[in-house]
Amino acid sequence: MAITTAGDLLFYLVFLIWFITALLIHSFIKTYLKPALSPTSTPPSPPALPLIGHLHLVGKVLPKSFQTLARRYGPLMQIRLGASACVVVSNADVAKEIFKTQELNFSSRPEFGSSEYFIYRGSRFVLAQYGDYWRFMKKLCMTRLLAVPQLDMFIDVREQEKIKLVESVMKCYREGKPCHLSSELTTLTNNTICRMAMSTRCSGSHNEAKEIEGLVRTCLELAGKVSVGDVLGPFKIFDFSGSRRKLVSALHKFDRIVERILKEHEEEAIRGFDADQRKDLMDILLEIYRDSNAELKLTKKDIKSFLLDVFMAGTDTSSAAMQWAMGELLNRPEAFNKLREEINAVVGPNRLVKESDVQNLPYLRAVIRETLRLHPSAPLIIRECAEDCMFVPERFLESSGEKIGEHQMEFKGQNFRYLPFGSGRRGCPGASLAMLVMHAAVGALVQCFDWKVKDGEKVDLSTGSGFAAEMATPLVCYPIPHLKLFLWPQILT
Ligand code: HEM
Repeated sequence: MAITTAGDLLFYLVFLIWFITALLIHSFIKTYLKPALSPTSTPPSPPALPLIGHLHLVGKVLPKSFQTLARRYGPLMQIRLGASACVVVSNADVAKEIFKTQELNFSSRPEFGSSEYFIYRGSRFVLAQYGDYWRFMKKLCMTRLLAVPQLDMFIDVREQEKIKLVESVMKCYREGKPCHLSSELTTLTNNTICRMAMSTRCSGSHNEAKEIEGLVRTCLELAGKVSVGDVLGPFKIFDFSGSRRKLVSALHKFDRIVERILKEHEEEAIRGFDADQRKDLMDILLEIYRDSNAELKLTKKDIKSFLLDVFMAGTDTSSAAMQWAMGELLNRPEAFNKLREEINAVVGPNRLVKESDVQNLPYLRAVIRETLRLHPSAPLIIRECAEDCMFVPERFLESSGEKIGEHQMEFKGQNFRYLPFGSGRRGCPGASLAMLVMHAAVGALVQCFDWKVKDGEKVDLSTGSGFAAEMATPLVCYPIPHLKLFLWPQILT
């Protein structure tokens, strides 16, 4: 890069002085202050380099790198990625210690990565400290927003979105085009959450759900990039890549759309709801916003922030898990056929598999659980320790906990070998919704179509570096209708 002006020169000089000072301070701390700490007070750690810490030991897929390091340094190790230090826990016994024995101590999340640039900073449920605000929102999630009666009220929405998915796949077949299952499944989860959250319109020229899908995707990608910048410590303020500016701009766009929908919901509330009219998440949140007796005063910023959290936490995670399930099934025809046979036997050829069938489809349930075991969509569960706690790794050296028979997937988070939805009070509040959507959609795609993989025989099952540990190569394949074509109109009604 050429230095063209005196201003540029000054900037690079200041930067250089800062860099050298940081290096000197780092060496000073390392040489003179570190020996003061007791060597037994921190977990084992690989040898670190000045400034970058352990950055040279991690690859693009962070969970995989942690796994490799944990094999060498144990289930409890300390890692420093540039300016960010953390303790990585990676086996069932230590996870139990964190999520159960010391649950309260680990019920907060740190502000990490891009969080300080979020326009809803201070209102974010996902990153809230364990305290009154988080407790209030969590109770609201479990008793109303994401509780079973609320989910039941929107069963028709999920049914319609599943049918739209099947129709869209059918369209690919009719047009002889490959089907981009990754984007089809993201549209399914996004539309479902958009309609349940704020009754967005998903068709016509004003496709709010599509706009939101694009913005959430942009925010997730940019948040990842800004988070990588975290390792630069104080230097991150320079925003070398411009990602922070773009992130803030995308967040403002999201805010404008949600603000407009919020106004429409408020006008509707003033006109009054019909007795049998169902309320979406935004209606419920606005009701609490207006309630002067509510335990805690919600602001509009809290409402918009909660909705953004739900989109960011719920869309890509569920979509990625369904892509993994399809990828695994396509690579294992025996499992695919076994699932197809189960669905044929229970559902038959005259209608589409639906949510209420899932209780009679044990193999479908096993497929989804096995997928989440092998490819958890949120492989790194991030928590913050409230108080210093004594870690004594030695107590786990004689681990006898992992008995045969413990391999049952238990998604409420009490089997500490598998924690696809986290565990305890901070566990995922959207797990039930995710399970409903995933079973029905994967079931329908297997019931209705045979699949031919594009460019070769097998699906590439390597993990990408994205937030939800998606496939490295998005799943693209050719659908071939399995059910007789004359049955389609009746199946899709
Ligand atoms: C396959 C799909 C999903 C997976 C694998 C998943 C996984 C997770 C995990 C591992 C956590 C952290 C839990 C912990 O710290 O113990 C989490 C938190 C969260 N998830 Fe999910 N999730 C999924 C779908 C959803 C959906 C559909 C929604 C909403 C509709 C959602 C909303 C949230 C929220 C709001 C949090 C933060 C909870 C808190 O901090 O208290 N998730 N999820």
